[in-house]
Amino acid sequence: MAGLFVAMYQLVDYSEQKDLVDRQRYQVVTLGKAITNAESGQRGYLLTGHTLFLDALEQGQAEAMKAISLLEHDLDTSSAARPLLANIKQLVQQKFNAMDKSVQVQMHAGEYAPHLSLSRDRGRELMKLIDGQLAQIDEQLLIKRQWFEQAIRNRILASVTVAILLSIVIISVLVFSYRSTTLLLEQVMENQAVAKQLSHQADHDLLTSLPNRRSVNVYLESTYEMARIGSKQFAVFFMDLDGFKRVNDAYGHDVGDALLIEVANMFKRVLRQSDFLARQGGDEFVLVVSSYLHRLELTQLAQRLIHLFAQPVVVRGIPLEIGVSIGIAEYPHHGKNVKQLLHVADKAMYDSKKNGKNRFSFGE
Ligand SMILES: Nc1nc2c(ncn2[C@@H]2O[C@H](COP(=O)(O)OP(=O)(O)OP(=O)(O)O)[C@@H](O)[C@H]2O)c(=O)[nH]1
Repeated sequence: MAGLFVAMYQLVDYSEQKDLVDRQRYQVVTLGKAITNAESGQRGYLLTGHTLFLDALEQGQAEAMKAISLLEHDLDTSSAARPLLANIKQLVQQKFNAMDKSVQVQMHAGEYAPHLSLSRDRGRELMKLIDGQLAQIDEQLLIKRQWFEQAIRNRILASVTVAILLSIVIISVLVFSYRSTTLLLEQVMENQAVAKQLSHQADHDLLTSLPNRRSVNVYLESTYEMARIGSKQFAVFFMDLDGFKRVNDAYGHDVGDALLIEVANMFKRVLRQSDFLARQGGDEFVLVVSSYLHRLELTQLAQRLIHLFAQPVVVRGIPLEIGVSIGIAEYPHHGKNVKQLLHVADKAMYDSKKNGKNRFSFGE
């Protein structure tokens, strides 16, 4: 990261330095042109005698001096071009002095006398020297410019390389943290699912997935509490299959298990959403009906449940003849608490067994 900042900083710095060199080269060209302009003004005056050319001479001289002072300001103190510039400054001054002198001579001659002044002008010789030295300065500046250009290219390359490496590192970190977070979330969700499953297993029968004996007590206690407070009624059906042992004995426990699952599903099909069905254990089921108005509704429900076994139940292709004996207890009629109600319902179920099975009885 720090490398990237350093490379970027140097990039900006080198670009500024390169611009400065370009400005200096521009001043070198300007200086050369200004001297030529001044020379043209001088020659124009010497050849024609028109004072108009003196303006061009002065302007060229002023521009040349300005370019020299800008270069003096801009060139590095350690630059090898500095001594050359000092030389050029002297030569330019000599040249301008010679120009001024030739103009003075012309003026004092009083009339147009080109042969007089031009012959004495050593300007050409000086101009050659100046041009040579200006070319040397420009050559040095060009080398400097090329160095900055190469340095800029290198820094761009370094910046891009560092940026690519940095991006790779950032992407890797992001991918790694994403994967860790995902794994963590998966772990949490898995734990939650296991906890949910364990909680479900604690309250439900593994075979039929119906609520188990523990749930029956919890459900009955809360139903009883609500009925007591709201002065409502509810009924408990105790149901025990008839002839179930025969199935186990004849076809094995596997078929017995499959029959229990099928019976649970058959019961569920004739019940309403508000009814609560649980497996009490073995071939015993408990049904709690908490929304009914008349006992007749309980009678009709018991008949429907018994009717389910009017035909043999087919399990794994085997027709199995079984039935159900039901005992019914109503709150508050048959008991003032849950234990009492269960006891009355259980006893009523035994009455049904005693009276020939596959029937229902109300508690006494
Ligand atoms: N397959 C299977 N059998 C079970 C399970 N739990 C209990 N049993 C068996 O269910 C039978 C219940 O006995 P009973 O209620 O006397 O059998 P029954 O033939 O219905 O007798 P009655 O109730 O008098 O009609 C016993 O043989 C238990 O071993 C179970 O989860 N699976």
